[in-house]
Amino acid sequence: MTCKIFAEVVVDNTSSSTDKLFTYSIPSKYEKDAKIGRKVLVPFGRGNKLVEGMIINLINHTDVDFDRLKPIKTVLHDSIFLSENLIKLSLWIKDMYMAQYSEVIKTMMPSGTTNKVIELISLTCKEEDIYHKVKSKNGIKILEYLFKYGESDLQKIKEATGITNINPSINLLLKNSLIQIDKRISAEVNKKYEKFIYKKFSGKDRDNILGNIAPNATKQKEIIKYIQDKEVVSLKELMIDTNCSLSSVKSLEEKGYLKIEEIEVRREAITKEIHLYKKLDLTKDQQKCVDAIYNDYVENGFNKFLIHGVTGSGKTEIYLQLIEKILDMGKEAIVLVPEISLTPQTVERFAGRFKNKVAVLHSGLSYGERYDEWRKIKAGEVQIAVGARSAIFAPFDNLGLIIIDEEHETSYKSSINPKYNAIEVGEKRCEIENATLILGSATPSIESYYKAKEGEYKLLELPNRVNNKSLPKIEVIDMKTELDNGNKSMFSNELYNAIRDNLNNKKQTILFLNRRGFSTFVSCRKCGFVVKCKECDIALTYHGAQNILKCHYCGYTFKPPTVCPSCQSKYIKYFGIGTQKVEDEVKKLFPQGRIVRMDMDTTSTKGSHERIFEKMKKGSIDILIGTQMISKGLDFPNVTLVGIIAADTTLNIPDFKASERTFQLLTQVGGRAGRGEYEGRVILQTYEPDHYSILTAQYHDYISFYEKEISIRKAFDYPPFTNIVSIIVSGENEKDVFESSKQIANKIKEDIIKETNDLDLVNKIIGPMEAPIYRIKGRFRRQIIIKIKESRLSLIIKVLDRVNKESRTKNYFENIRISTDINPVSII
Ligand SMILES: Nc1ncnc2c1ncn2[C@@H]1O[C@H](COP(=O)(O)OP(=O)(O)OP(=O)(O)O)[C@@H](O)[C@H]1O
Ligand SMILES: [Zn+2]
Ligand SMILES: [Zn+2]
Repeated sequence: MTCKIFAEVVVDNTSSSTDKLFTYSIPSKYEKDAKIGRKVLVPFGRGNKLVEGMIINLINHTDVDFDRLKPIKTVLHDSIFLSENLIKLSLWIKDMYMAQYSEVIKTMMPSGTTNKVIELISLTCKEEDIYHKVKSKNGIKILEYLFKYGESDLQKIKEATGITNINPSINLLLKNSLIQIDKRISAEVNKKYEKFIYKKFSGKDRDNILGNIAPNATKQKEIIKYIQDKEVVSLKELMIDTNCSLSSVKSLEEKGYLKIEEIEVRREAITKEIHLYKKLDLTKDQQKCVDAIYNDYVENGFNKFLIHGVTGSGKTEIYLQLIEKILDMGKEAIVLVPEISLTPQTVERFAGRFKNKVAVLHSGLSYGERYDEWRKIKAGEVQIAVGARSAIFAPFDNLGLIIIDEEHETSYKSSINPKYNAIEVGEKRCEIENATLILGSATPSIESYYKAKEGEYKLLELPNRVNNKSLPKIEVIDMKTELDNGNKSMFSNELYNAIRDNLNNKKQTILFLNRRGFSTFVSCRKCGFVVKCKECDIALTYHGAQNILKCHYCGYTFKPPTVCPSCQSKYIKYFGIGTQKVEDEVKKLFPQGRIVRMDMDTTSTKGSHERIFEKMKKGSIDILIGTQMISKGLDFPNVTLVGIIAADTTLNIPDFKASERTFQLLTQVGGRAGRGEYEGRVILQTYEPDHYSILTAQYHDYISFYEKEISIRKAFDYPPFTNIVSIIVSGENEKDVFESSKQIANKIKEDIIKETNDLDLVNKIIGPMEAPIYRIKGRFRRQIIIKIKESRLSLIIKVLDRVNKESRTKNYFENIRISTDINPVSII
């Protein structure tokens, strides 16, 4: 056996120039503890400041000069550490998404757990010494501050005393042994402790003790009586119940009758009461799915499945029963759900079935709650993690199953560094850990369905709702005809009547407003014509300030028409209404209804989702108005009507995925209707009733939609036939952004030519041009887009990585940021 004696460490430092592995020697006392994935403290930089790092690799040979090699200072005995498998995964993510080591590691860990070394300065002399032994004014100031406020860090002392050049004074005080400096390690988030009181006497001693307590110490007597039949009680509870002070408890402790102890208490992420969610008898289709996946797992381990099951086909029950089987094998499972909106209902089902075996991880939790959930997983106290995107990193050591529900959802792609896609990461993680990946959706993404068709995923189909409940009937209303008939309101006659009838019948209604994307497109309200780019088949975006129409894929611009190019009508205008406006309108039309709006504005406070969700479940909402947030996952049996106000808004966002998004949304929203014993009805309002997204959604026909869409993707060379790389160059100075984006594009082209001489590839580089959102938070943004085949992707990553590094180190322009995204969910 060779002895590995060096550690390669990622240090906690976001500066890109230090984003590499640093080699440290391992002192012999740490040989056993210094494992891959462990946190360490290491001296770093010129001042040898102690910083936190993580061991990424152990090696037995290094080219680093021995006299430059520093030893690891400490291996932290922290409960936060990563498995070797997760470290392996982190390296893959770093390369794949052009991220920094420290960014990836941070993403995998609970926030706020990075340890910092702080130096605390404290007094070692008496007050009278201050004026005897010190002559300098600054020295006295520092000591006075420490005398008054106790120990403190340098920064605070500096701020409080106003001494700018403080180091000489501190050093002098140190030399004269008037102060000392202690190093302490601490993180923002820590275990939560509470004080508990233990009884230290037995029943028979009680009267004796009461006799010994001074007659006027009535509180102390009360405490003794309070605790006499208990063994332990929390201090807080005791103080509330007996209304006593801490000093009464302390004096009893001094007498030896009680003991105060600090014990860790867990923060609870699931706060509401969870009711048992009974196991259901599977339908034949469900059983087939469970058997296929389970048998394959037992036989082969790693594999990838796509369950395409219509809305209400009972996918959740499949997940639950598979998890049960996997748990029986001693394995663990991760379940990803798209957003917080889904979590209440999903958590109810998972925790309702598996009780305290479930941890939840999502952004609605506090740092402390997430830290505790994370540790529960790491310690093996739970076997199932349910959560949003980042739960893909749940630190299980014995993973058997990853389930990604509603796999078509865009929230699985991160838009901040590392810009990972949880599905791709899930695939990799399952491969590394020999687990099974299950993707599930009623409307799989085109990419996933394509992979299933190509045999990369095993495809399982559930074509029917549970117990053959019918899918809701979708009625398409052509809003152009409404206009012709003189109805200028946002509701067609059919939808108005249906809402009224539903109210009268005491059934619930969901009104959905499709409002993804920021942009306005131009369309004709008379004939439905939408102004599109001839090269890209993408709706042009209207830019009010310059009064132009623009394609955000190729940069093509032109003047907006004043009459419709197709039918010459003057009703050509920009689109866009808000949920607020819909709510006002509904309230006016149906003043007797109980109406609630659910969107970003009304759900910004903690628990607001749950509250609306509970109200809906109880039936105390008649009409729920919402955006994307209400489109998926919800299962309310009393919803019999779903109204879609304007289906076209996503259809015409300037994105090649617009049709796909529209189809998915319409199908998902429609799927909320008629899930109980009553039949459901969907009314879909549109200006383009003949668009294939709408036609296929109307007949719940995923396959036809897929076939049409994949042929377009192929013809116009979009994913999955190519990859799209988007590079955004941004900065506060418009001219610098302009110049640097040009330089960067040239650099990329030069580099490609150097590597391959492939002029074709160079021609596929679009831009730089103004990004669709040209200015965000005062920063101007220009964009470069590259379409690239899978086989060339690694080349581009290499080139971009180099250009990126170079532009940083050479500092062409100050404060210019380059942000690269591979296959972003949207290029806007
Ligand atoms: N085997 C079964 N027997 C009876 N009821 C079932 C069965 N399986 C599922 N259900 C019920 O059918 C309804 C729909 O199931 P579920 O919500 O899992 O569907 P889904 O496929 O996830 O739908 P969506 O894609 O729309 O979210 C639920 O109310 C569920 O309790
Ligand atoms: Zn027209
Ligand atoms: Zn174009």
